[in-house]
Amino acid sequence: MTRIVPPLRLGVNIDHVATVRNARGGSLPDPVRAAQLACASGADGITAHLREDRRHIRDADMRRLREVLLVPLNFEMAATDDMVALATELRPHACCLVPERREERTTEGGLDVIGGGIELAHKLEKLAKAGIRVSLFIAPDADQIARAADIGAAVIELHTGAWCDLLAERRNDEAALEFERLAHAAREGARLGLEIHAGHGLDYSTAETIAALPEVRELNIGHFLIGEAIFDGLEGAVRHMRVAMARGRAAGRPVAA
Ligand SMILES: CC(=O)[C@@H](O)[C@H](O)COP(=O)(O)O
Ligand SMILES: NCC(=O)COP(=O)(O)O
Repeated sequence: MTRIVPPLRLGVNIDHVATVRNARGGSLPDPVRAAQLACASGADGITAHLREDRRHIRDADMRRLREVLLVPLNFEMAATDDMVALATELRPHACCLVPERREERTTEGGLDVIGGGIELAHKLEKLAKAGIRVSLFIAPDADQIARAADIGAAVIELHTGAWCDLLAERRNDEAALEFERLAHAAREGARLGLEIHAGHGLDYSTAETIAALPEVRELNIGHFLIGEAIFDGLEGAVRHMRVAMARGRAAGRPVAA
């Protein structure tokens, strides 16, 4: 039987280029220029999160990204009527529905797909009918994964934040258990026909580790990469991340072709 190591895509999230830009209220550094450089350096796609409070990425950024990018744009957003309307107008390659609370510093927890009920299913259907690939940003929870498949999501993006935080706090036993949850969730989601992505809080080391899971087909990475770009340049940081991902992929188990 032929066994292959499936490709693993890198989506670079450019939110925090916009964070630096907004710090002075001007137009520099330009998130769109960063997106183009990230792509020229090895990113397979660009992720941008238009938050309701526009703390970083703004509507004009998303419109320019949609206009100029030659790689897939993954439009991250809350599942609100306004965001669905904007997304169906812009028609990005993909939308990732994420939970949002205004007072949060960053995304906390995964989308409550079960609690979203029929309203969430209708919003997902609207986006899909506009030709947008819909991803749901969820915790590695079997019931949430099953519901995501039930309502027709094409993709789930597994929230790696809890795992990364546990590692950072050197709570290694708990981190190992959380990684097993992620690995099981990836297998279960793939079994249900979902494409599996992962993201939040990933760095070179954790990206290498999760790259070994063959069911995971895309990593979305932002904050760490933009931070590293301060020291190594964006091109260097993206290339370093690609090497880490390739090393992890090679260490993983191949799958039947
Ligand atoms: C959903 C997720 O984990 C990130 O893609 C998201 O963009 C985090 O929000 P901030 O970028 O505002 O930290
Ligand atoms: N969905 C995760 C993402 O786009 C980037 O998250 P982070 O690397 O900025 O934590």
